[in-house]
Amino acid sequence: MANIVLSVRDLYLYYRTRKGVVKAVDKVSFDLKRGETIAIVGESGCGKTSLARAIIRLLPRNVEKFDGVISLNGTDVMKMDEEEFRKRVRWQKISYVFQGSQNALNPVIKVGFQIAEPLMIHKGMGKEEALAEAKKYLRLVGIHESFLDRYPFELSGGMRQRAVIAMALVTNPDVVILDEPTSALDVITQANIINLLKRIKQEMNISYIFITHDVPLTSELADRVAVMYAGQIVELSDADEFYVSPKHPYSEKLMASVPTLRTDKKLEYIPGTPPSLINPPSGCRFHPRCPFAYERCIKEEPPLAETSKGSLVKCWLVHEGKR
Ligand SMILES: Nc1ncnc2c1ncn2[C@@H]1O[C@H](COP(=O)(O)OP(=O)(O)OP(=O)(O)O)[C@@H](O)[C@H]1O
Repeated sequence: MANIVLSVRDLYLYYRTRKGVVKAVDKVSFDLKRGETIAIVGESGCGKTSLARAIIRLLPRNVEKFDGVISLNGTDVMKMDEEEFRKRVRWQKISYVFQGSQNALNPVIKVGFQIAEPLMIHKGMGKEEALAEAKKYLRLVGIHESFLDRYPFELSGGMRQRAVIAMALVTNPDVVILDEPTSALDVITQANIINLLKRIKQEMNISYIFITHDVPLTSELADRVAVMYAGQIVELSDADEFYVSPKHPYSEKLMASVPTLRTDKKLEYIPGTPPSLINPPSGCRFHPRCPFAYERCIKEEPPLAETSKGSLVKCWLVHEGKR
């Protein structure tokens, strides 16, 4: 399809550890359209950050397996060697706002220079031209251009996060991966950042992969929601459908654990803990925590297959019409 900017097929990222091989990303597939936001949600440790790092190829040393197809505008970037990927893809076409990045700005370098730097490194721009461009992007993220000459400690947390977003946008990438972009911020600042991301998405027709464990936060931005559990996508649904009627029992439990204002809804929690990614459970990985699991769920792995409503769901109950 012409408007698909990023296509991920059968992506694996396993880590080698002393205790065994951690299957952090285990056969993940999805497509991202131009201008679309996919929210990737799931409990801590289910592989969200590993998926992001696999896509932008920022990998640790202990990788056991890194495999699959990642097509960017129709080109399989997995076939590129590190040098070509660094020159043509990372930060140029796909950029990454990593977890806690507002605290990772270099404290002794002025904010403007830090925003301009990707242009000098990746686009070969001279300093003056890059700084002029940085000024434009500072404005875009709602920071007055006078802050170009300030140091990170002179900015509030929210402003630092805006600066980091400007850094991710300055090369005009096709895809921006946002990994918990608001996690260290108060709720008002969080809302401001989400509104900013929404405005930029519309203005630049950019695609986001928005990673978070905070499901309600995604509702303002997401066009589709992908739920990850134990290294796999277990549901991929249109956002409108997902928030009203999540299909996978895990998605349902995630939504049921979200507080809503002024209702008598009893908050649920998901009993047990996410499974080991070294020895994940047989069949459906959620079966030990699923109240509806039956024999087939224990024995056989369900496919991630389309339901009548167009959602992709990895659950035997759904496929067999039991839910
Ligand atoms: N370099 C590594 N070596 C070994 N195991 C790792 C490594 N990085 C991550 N893991 C493990 O991989 C699994 C997935 O971690 P990941 O950080 O991708 O999950 P996450 O869903 O993003 O969690 P969080 O929301 O807490 O960041 C976890 O079990 C984690 O401990």
